[in-house]
Amino acid sequence: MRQANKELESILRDIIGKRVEAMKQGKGTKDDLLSMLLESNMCETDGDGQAGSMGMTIEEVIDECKVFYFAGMETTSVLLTWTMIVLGMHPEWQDRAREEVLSLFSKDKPEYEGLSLKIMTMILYEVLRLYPPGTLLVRKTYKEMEMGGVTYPVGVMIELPVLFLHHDPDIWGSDVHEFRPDRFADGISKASNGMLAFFPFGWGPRICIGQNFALLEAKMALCMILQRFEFEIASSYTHAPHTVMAMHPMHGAQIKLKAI
Ligand code: HEM
Repeated sequence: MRQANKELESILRDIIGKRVEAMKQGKGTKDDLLSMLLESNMCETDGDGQAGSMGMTIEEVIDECKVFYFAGMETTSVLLTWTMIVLGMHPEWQDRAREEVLSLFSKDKPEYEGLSLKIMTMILYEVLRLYPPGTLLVRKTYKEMEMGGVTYPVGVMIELPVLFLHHDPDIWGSDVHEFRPDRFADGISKASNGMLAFFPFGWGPRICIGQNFALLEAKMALCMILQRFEFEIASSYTHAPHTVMAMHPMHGAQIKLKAI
């Protein structure tokens, strides 16, 4: 793990160094997140990666790159994987999602404006409820603090078991383990009986900064898949949700696609 981290940091340092150099020489910057971060940071530093009052050091820029990569890539990819699995298991919802997509975009490229997609949003929420990529949120007390009548000293790890909350029948009802996207038809609050219990993207000041982007990416990809394919779960698929960082299907996702 240490070796992999060292290698990753060296690759990132190289990419960032080249990009900073190009920017200093006034060469056209790329239209991506790293350039935006570096451009805004250059206004706050002396341009050599020495942080001013607001700027970030190169080490901090490297950390940001790592966080965006790890927080953004695998989470969104497993969301798409689970969605394909459940839509493969529930052809009636696959049909409803496809009808919605075709009625809005036909077989044309999906447009950002139309991407609110009610049925697909309900499906994605239900997938995030059943298979949240992040199954646990962790915090550490940085000072003595009281919560729920208990006083915790400094350095206590507190875990919020997202997976348990998402599968609690007292919150979601006796059909809690079933895939029922229509529970989200009137929004998240109605689905969770007015309780704060849906945490796929966390909550509070550290809530996922990429949540809208992730849903947009997932919707865009699903639209394009549904426009082109019908799909079903292959007989070799074994359902075994398994957490290694994010929650994965342990034995992969064997899905049969048929072009339409
Ligand atoms: C389905 C996709 C995603 C899921 C389920 C997800 C989930 C989460 C969760 C649960 C947190 C909070 C962690 C905590 O409170 O300890 C988080 C934070 C974060 N996410 Fe996401 N995420 C997703 C996609 C993305 C994408 C696409 C990006 C970037 C483009 C992203 C960037 C971040 C960042 C930077 C943080 C840290 C925010 C902070 O600490 O202030 N995430 N994400």
